[in-house]
Amino acid sequence: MKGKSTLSRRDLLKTGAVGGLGLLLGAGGIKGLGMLGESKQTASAAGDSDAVIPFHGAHQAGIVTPMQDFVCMGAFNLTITDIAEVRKLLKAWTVASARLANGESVGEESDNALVPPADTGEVMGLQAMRTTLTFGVGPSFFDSRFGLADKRPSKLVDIPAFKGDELVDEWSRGDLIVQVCANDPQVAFHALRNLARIARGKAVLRWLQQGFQRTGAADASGSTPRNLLGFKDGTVNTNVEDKQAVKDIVWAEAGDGASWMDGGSYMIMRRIRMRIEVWDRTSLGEQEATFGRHRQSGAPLGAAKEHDLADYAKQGKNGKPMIGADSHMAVASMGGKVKIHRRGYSYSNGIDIKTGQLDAGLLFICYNRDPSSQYIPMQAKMSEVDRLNEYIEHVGSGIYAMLPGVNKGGYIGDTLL
Ligand SMILES: C=CC1=C(C)c2cc3[nH]c(cc4nc(cc5[nH]c(cc1n2)c(C)c5CCC(=O)O)C(CCC(=O)O)=C4C)c(C)c3C=C
Ligand SMILES: [Fe+2]
Repeated sequence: MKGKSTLSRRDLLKTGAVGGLGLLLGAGGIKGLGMLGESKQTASAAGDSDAVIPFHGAHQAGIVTPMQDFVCMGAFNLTITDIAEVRKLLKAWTVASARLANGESVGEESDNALVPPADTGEVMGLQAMRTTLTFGVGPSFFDSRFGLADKRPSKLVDIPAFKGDELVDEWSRGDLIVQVCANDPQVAFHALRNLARIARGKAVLRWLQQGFQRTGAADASGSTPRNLLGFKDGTVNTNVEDKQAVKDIVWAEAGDGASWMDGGSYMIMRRIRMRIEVWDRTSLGEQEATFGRHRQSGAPLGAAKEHDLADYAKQGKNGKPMIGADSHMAVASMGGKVKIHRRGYSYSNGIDIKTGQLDAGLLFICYNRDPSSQYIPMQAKMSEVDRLNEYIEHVGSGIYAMLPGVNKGGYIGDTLL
């Protein structure tokens, strides 16, 4: 009711949720609260894992932002055709997203017992946890429904079918995409759930996928995470501090064809199931030959340290190159000429009831400025020659134009509609 219960999640922390302790600690003591029940290692590993990442800016957060521990990604199908209604939805999502990134509930609390609460409530008392919400539109957004066909960027191409694809519709495509990342799985899920709730009557979830990596709490050093095949994954990736590299690899520019995409990027999602049981019966030698890297250190075969450069000419005792030309690393490196920005997470989704095998793998996510000259040729080559193909299966796929950043006072997609 009026004048009452307008506590944000942050306010709750400062007052009700921690009682008198909140008063003693004041705002400056909030971060320290987490340490009360944690070991020293946990607290230091978490670092600023609860921090706020600004929602507004020239680019959307969640693209070159250092990766959080969890992702919750949802694709939506629009059920309306009136563009004004789509705009209203995006405006409502903008207001909610700015609050969620800030660690607040999606709407003010009320004690009106006659209506459902504005927010679903599962994050009451929780912190922002570096939440980012990143929005995009798929090729179907430009079909005949909204009159936007002539605005479809030429870079937003349909992904061709690749050799070995086993794609299913329920893990693919979508009119709108929302990637939520956070250092807490409940915080990430809450954000997507509330966006879906706000969209009721306008858009429905087409698919939802959750992903994870080891948390900052489990690895105080912040070393490269390992994928579910046990290998360090993410060693060679864009240095996000390198502005020129990020410009070349990630951000679309006005001159690229669609001026409304200036500062946006193109995202490709592939749900890649791993044949984990087969992999687990595979020798260490074959595993390392598959990636072209040592399992323990992550170093290229024939080298000692993870970040040592790969020497593709170096021969083993048998006179053959130590890093095979069909190894995943050799294939994906594309001779150093083609680059993408990877931001993938592991997923685990129970078992396949038909076989009893684990349904787990990699939620591959990458960003690039021009999929036709970056992701697509890379995937095409991999689908033909990558030794890893024996152990994986692509089951889901989507390409999306990830919108430019939102300025204060603006709304998601305001350069397009
Ligand atoms: C089309 C792009 C890629 C897909 C799909 C892909 C799937 C995939 N990758 C791994 C594990 C590793 N990938 C590694 C390196 C690597 N992978 C890609 C691209 C795709 N991977 C690139 C561009 C690179 C970097 C290549 C280079 O320049 O050296 C590695 C090695 C460590 C690292 O650099 O990250 C691993 C391990 C899996 C398991 C997988 C599908 C399930
Ligand atoms: Fe890879």
